[in-house]
Amino acid sequence: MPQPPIRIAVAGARGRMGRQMIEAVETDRRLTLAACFHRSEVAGHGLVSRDEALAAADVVIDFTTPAASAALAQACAARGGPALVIGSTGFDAAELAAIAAASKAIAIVRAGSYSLGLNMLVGLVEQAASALGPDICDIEISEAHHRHKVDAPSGTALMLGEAAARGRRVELDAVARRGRDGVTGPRPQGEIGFAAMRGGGIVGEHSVSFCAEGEIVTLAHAAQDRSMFARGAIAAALWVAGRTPGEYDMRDVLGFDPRR
Ligand SMILES: NC(=O)C1=CN([C@@H]2O[C@H](COP(=O)(O)OP(=O)(O)OC[C@H]3O[C@@H](n4cnc5c(N)ncnc54)[C@H](OP(=O)(O)O)[C@@H]3O)[C@@H](O)[C@H]2O)C=CC1
Ligand SMILES: O=C(O)C1=N[C@H](C(=O)O)C[C@H](O)C1
Repeated sequence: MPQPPIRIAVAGARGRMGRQMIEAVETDRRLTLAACFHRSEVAGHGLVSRDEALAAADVVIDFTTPAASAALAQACAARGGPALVIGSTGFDAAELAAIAAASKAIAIVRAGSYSLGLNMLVGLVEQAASALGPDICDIEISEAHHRHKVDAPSGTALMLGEAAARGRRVELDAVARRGRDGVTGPRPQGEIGFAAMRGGGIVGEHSVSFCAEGEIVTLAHAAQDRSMFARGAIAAALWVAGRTPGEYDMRDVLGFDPRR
């Protein structure tokens, strides 16, 4: 029996990623675009209110802002669904706690990057960090994005930092150095450094450098087109529809642990 298409609602429908998502959903026969919404109170011009969208959907795909995503997760949880795919980045601890609480009632996939290639790179970074200890290498993460991006380090850079920290069996928060300015003193051993560049229309570039005496190993990824984030988010939506409540990431969706 052919399965009925999964009903998708797109949040932040007027944004850069919202527009990509609408196009990707409309061209995928496994899905139907059930609703598009913008801010909760705005309707009309092809958009419905947030509550109408939630009532019409099996899965909401959300690339908006940390505050909007946390509020959306709470709204979905309060009514027992739909499931949620979150792409927003730049969360603070309270917003992450709100999403974790909502995941007790609904299934939520959240990822700093829905790029399949980037998620492969996460595994390579963890392996490299495990092999190249702090006595041998300093780890530095660089990212570059377009001039409109509002958060730094990027969600992807933080994912890569988490992978490097896992490889070294340390907590990222204990070793992260988010940018340098002024007289910083020498670099402490074991630090994981972050640097961010903003300009023009750069879609998203990330590199993780393992800097030793006399040589540098660099693992890198360049996003050339936002449509590949949309394809990854669709893979997540197909996977999460009807799933048991919980908080998941792309390792769950892809069915592999890129650490191995
Ligand atoms: N995980 C991933 O793979 C990727 C993640 N991202 C992340 O996705 C997010 C969005 O990126 P991008 O599309 O470039 O940003 P945009 O600013 O283009 O889009 C965000 C949209 O969300 C809307 N919005 C703001 N507040 C609310 C709200 N309360 N309810 C509903 N909609 C709201 C904005 O509306 P308004 O314009 O009126 O403010 C805007 O249209 C960012 O956090 C970015 O880092 C981006 C690409 C890939
Ligand atoms: O804001 C963006 O554009 C992007 N945000 C994500 C991030 O913070 O890593 C993913 C991608 O790099 C594009």
